Amino acid sequence: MKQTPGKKLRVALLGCGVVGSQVIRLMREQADDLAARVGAPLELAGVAVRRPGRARDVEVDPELITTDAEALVTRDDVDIVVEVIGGIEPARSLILAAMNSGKSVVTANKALLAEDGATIHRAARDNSVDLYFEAAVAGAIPLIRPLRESLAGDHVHRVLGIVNGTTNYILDKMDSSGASFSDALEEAQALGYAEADPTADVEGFDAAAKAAILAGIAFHSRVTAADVHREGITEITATDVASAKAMGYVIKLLAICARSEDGRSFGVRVHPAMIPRTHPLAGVREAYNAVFVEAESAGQLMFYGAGAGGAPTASAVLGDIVAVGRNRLAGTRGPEESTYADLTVHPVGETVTRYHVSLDVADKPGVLARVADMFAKQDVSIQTVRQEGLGADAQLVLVTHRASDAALSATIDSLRELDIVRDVVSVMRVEGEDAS
Ligand SMILES: NC(=O)C1=CN([C@@H]2O[C@H](COP(=O)(O)OP(=O)(O)OC[C@H]3O[C@@H](n4cnc5c(N)ncnc54)[C@H](OP(=O)(O)O)[C@@H]3O)[C@@H](O)[C@H]2O)C=CC1
Ligand SMILES: N[C@@H](CC=O)C(=O)O
Repeated sequence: MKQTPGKKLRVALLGCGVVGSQVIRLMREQADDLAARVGAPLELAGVAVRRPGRARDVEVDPELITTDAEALVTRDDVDIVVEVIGGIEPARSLILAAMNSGKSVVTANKALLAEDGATIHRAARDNSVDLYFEAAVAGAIPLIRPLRESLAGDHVHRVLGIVNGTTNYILDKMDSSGASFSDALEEAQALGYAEADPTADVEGFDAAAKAAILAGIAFHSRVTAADVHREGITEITATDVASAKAMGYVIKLLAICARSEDGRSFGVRVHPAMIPRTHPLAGVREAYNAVFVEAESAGQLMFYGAGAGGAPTASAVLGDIVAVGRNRLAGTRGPEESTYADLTVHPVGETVTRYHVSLDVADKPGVLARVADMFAKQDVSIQTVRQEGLGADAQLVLVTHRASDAALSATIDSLRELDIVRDVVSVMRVEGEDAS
């Protein structure tokens, strides 16, 4: 691209941790290429951090470091603000202050966008500045732009994905080496995949935030994290993983955004699910992410790559900085939806899928018939049933045909009332058998 003589674009970076340090490194190492792509050199105007004396993964000119992030984002010589602090505050106030003083913003902050994206999007519109957030979902994988731009002329039916690297790493380790949950989590933390508080990963909050963002874009609607049904992976045991494996399944934490059949509503949920080992998502190993999109005309699309880690996430941030830089030089703004579809988010009870149910039962005649009767009473059809173990170890393992979450929950409640059911050992959704 031809460079604008004398023009520089000044970037204020908020945060210099796992992601921020890699943004600085790449801006420095690729300065000439970036200048050519944007049309003007990018220059670091300042770096706001919390603990200025801390050792960092990248060398930063001490003159650039500040703890006064607010002063940095409102400075007249700053064009673009990159927020990689994370969390709700002070990130939200800083982004709003930046936009109110005319800066375009790039952020990787899924927690904030899922909690209060409406406020941030409105501020971008009101101030005629850009808001780009490719890194907020699935790290390095280009996903926001394909959904927001490339598929803008299509009708998305379903988005099904592995969007949290930490939990995929943990479940993959449990599956491949029989590791315990806590050992696998420790490894994921040491590799820098986990959030500062791993609860956000293992309890599904991080994936739920990403699911809210994806559903909002895919279905042109306002969706917040509170709209997402969320279950984490802390209850998954080595036994669950081994028994899924024995049946030809693998357990993954999935984010699922799906339109109802009449197209007027959609559901958004995050939970562990069994998927057949032949499904493309089953081959997504370690901390990788992958997202399956099903659209009316495009059909099935799959996006795959590194969903976490400093350099991969910084790659997505840099892509956004280039896009924002080009827009600023051209005096334009990127795509932003100004009106929203009138779709509602339906409750998880209306979800229709298949279930794997494992029960500890008394080992005596008539047990199978009584259990089957409870399923029949709720109109839940059983596809397969298997008895394992004998006497005190007797278990029934059932897989249902497609049924609603509400019907399955009612079935489980009634099974708990039966004297012959000693324990409901596990109930897990089975997904992905309809993907070719
Ligand atoms: N890590 C990853 O793989 C991915 C992260 N993300 C998102 O990117 C963002 C950043 O994540 P990550 O780099 O891992 O986080 P880190 O915790 O590694 O870094 C956070 C940075 O923010 C700084 N900071 C914290 N509070 C303040 C404050 N009040 N004022 C100024 N600076 C502050 C910290 O300063 P100090 O260093 O002095 O403590 C630190 O440099 C988050 O939104 C995260 O969800 C998205 C995709 C992947
Ligand atoms: N903790 C997150 C980081 C990226 O968003 C993950 O593990 O995916």
